[in-house]
Amino acid sequence: FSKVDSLVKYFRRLSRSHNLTLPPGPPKVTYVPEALCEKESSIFAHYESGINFDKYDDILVDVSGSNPPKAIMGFEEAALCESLNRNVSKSGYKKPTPVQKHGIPIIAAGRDLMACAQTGSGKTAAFLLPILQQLMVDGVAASQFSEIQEPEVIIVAPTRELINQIYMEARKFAHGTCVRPVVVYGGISTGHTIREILKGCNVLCGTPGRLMDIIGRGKIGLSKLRYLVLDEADRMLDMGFEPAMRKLVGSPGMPAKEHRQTLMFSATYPEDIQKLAADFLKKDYLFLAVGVVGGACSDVEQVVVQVTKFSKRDQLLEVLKTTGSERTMVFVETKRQADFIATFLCQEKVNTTSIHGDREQREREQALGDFRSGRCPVLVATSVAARGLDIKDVQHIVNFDLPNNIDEYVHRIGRTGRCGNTGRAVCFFDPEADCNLARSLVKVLSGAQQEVPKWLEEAAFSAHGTTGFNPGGRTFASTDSRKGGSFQRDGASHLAAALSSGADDDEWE
Ligand SMILES: Nc1ncnc2c1ncn2[C@@H]1O[C@H](COP(=O)(O)OP(=O)(O)OP(=O)(O)O)[C@@H](O)[C@H]1O
Repeated sequence: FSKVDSLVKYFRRLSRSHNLTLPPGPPKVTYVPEALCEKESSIFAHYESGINFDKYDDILVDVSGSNPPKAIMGFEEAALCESLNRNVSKSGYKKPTPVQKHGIPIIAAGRDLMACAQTGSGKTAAFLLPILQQLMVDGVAASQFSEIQEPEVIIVAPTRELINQIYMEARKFAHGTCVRPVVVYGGISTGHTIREILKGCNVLCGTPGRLMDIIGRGKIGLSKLRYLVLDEADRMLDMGFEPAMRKLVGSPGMPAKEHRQTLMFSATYPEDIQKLAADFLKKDYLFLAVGVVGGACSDVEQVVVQVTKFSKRDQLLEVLKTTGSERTMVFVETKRQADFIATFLCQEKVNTTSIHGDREQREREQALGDFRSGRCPVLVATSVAARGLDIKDVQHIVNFDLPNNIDEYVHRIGRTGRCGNTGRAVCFFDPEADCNLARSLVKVLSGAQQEVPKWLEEAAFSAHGTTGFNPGGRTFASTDSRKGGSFQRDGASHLAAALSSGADDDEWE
């Protein structure tokens, strides 16, 4: 990036001295988000855990790797300092979820971790709390007086909205401490981002593109880095992001994996990605599986409806009649389709907004804000909103178009049924278009004890019998890949998804 930068500067100077006019580049991004509210009521705003929160304790947990530390049973055993404890209780957390019970002591013991737990089960706090605790013990404090900031922690996530949410969580747990988190992502004025960094930065949260840009500008030094966290790790290491992640760990000054702690979190981990992830982790990393790796959240009721491509819109209206003003996310496959369906719903007098990669950052944040507040109870979204977003009271998910990858389906429906609450996901299945997902869909449904329609079973059977579609022979992990516990994935391979997702390539940062 720095080379490109200096080239651009060189050409600018050249054009000035020779009175040349350069063709206009893309417009400069000037958007600066509104300053955050500093009131405690806003920082600690949260929704209540649901009736199924205690059922988390019944989920089977498997920790593999040598000498895993003992799980904690309550936050008091995590030996958090006073300010962290206060922030945990102000956040409404009374007892840890399984991924926190196991993840917190693993991270506190200095181990590398690949953790898999169902959507909405508290993975963010599982890494933030032990990291912040260690920073508190070591007494780090952000310095405003340095031209180069040297964060102790870097957290990466695939989308702007998700990394911003992780930043808000970090800010909440670090409230009242000397630790300063900062967030960087595309679509926002770079000048503003750099000014925020220069105010002091211990925990740098970023999407890969902007993060590498800021590092390339020489504003971030990596020599003090101790924790590297990949949230939605399987996404961060698939074909789209793997080069950026390799570039990040190969950046000048980045401590080698032996000298940093690397932590990976997701609800899904295809086996090939697990194998690749091992390149980034120390040899003795621990693999934590809460429930079935890649399994759907058991608190989401899943319904599959057979449709034709021409009946989908009417069926969507039917579904939305039953949801009333309850918050509903409608997932579609392309940005054009998102605009089209959102316009259609508005014409039908359904208060709808939309989020996708072609919308400006200001519009994306406005859309999410309108959905969060309930001003627009329906959000039409592409895969940009599939992972990680934690929005209060989302009761329904509609998969208007099925994704071409079962993991994506698991993440999409996980926008509801969070933190022990229940939710419902309706999935439109068009046999003309979706048969290659039939078999993995049946697996996910039965794994979550959901009813599998007879016609879907038949579709799965014939799809399996006739296509055998498995480009690249990729596999779907059922456990830690070091144990060899995997089964062949049918027509839903990661590779296939990555290759065929051209329509929405730039949905990710
Ligand atoms: N121990 C806890 N007690 C109460 N609420 C909790 C607890 N842990 C997390 N939460 C809340 O549960 C919600 C879901 O947590 P989080 O977003 O970390 O889930 P996740 O596992 O990362 O989900 P996803 O896979 O979708 O990214 C958040 O609102 C979070 O504040």
